[in-house]
Amino acid sequence: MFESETATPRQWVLELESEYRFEVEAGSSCAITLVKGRAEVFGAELVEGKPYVFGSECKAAIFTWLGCTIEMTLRKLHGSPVPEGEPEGSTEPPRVLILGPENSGKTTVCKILVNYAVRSGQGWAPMLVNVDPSEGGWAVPGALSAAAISGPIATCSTANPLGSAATSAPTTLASNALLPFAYWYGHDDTKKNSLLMDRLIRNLGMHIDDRLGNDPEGRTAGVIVDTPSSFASGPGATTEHRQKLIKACIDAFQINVILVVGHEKLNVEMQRAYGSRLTVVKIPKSGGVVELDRSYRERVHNYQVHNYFYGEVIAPPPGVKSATQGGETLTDLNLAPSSTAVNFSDLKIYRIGAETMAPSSALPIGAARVVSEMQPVAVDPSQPGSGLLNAILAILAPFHTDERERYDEEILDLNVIGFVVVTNLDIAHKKMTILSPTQGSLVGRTALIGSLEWQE
Ligand SMILES: Nc1ncnc2c1ncn2[C@@H]1O[C@H](COP(=O)(O)OP(=O)(O)OP(=O)(O)O)[C@@H](O)[C@H]1O
Repeated sequence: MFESETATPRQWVLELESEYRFEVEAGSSCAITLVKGRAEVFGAELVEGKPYVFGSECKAAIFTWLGCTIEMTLRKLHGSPVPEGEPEGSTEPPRVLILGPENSGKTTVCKILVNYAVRSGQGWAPMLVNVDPSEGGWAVPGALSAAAISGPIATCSTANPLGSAATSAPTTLASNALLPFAYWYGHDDTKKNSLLMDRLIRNLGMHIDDRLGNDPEGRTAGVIVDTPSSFASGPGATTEHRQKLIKACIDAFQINVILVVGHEKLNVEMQRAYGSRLTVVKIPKSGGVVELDRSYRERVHNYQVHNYFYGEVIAPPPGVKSATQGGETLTDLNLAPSSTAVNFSDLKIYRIGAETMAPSSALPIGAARVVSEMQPVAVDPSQPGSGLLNAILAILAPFHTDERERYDEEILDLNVIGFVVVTNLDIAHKKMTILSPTQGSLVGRTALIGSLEWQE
């Protein structure tokens, strides 16, 4: 498509309680400036007069309560203003579990809730928990993570759907205050190892308990949990699988409100199961939520892993000066990862459970599995078919230093301190090349492999 040196900006006047929905196409970007009035992107307010750029196939909406004028400069995009409904509040510190089918807008609801809590001016920093391993969150796809959010979550790119975090962002960024805590599940499908999912959800819950135990203010701000669509429905998600993981979340995060987004049957199921002891609310699916297909989701995975290592700078449309990306100056957002060759023996790599095993439910009654779903199996890099080339590895926190505190399955309970990718395997010299976000040595570290891969 032909692009002139200076893209022509176009103004839109939005009526009160309406939103302008837009989709940025691959390889394109747009900049939106609030000219007059007040407006927000999924609860994050825009500052008047500042161009905000959006890229990496971002799909979002500018919403206004009281009406506003926005100016858009774009390369390729389409959209239209549509009226919207309103959200509501609660008296108790909310511990909210958001459930809903694929493309119902769960993550967007989480962002809006968090952003409104942050904007309340009470100094709240709600705990946002992501137990959807297909969503990168602040880490990479395959992780389950949680972070206390003290500033609005910006939406500007699919590469960092929940805002950039200290693990990957340069230290000068405002978003650097965000310190996520993550466990590695290693797959994007919750059905791949639901026992492990269950355990990691409970681990995250314990971590949050510890954190909030000595932090009454943190507790007041509440907990908001984003879940995968397989908790609601979807191919292969048996009722038992779903209910087990929903229960794990309710126990682990001491949920007091379940929000079901646009799914009447699930709402009835949750009312029956939990309605007597906690609040179950059904909210309608927004007409603006975009249906994301498999290939789009794969591209988004790539954007997220690339962003983890390299950061992301969205090129503003021609003619747009001093644009910001989610409120941050564009030049701050490049990262410089390190690529180093390490000896096979430097890093101990494990896989949790055997790659090819069937789920326990598929085994004949009474049959024992040779490798349990939860057993760590050492991966030998010198074996052909190790699956290491291009694999994303999670580097784990160290084991307990006190021998008396050590236990057999400790590796399952270690949190992640960073992610690396194996970019080359040299079996003859017993070396592998590792792309890492930092220069730090990996000697003596323990890593976990899953089924997720990435190639530049
Ligand atoms: N009102 C809106 N206007 C425009 N785009 C929107 C709106 N609400 C949500 N979206 C976009 O629709 C897409 C899907 O929304 P979201 O990720 O919140 O759904 P989800 O239910 O969490 O998805 P998943 O199926 O991955 O669990 C996202 O790209 C989001 O930015």
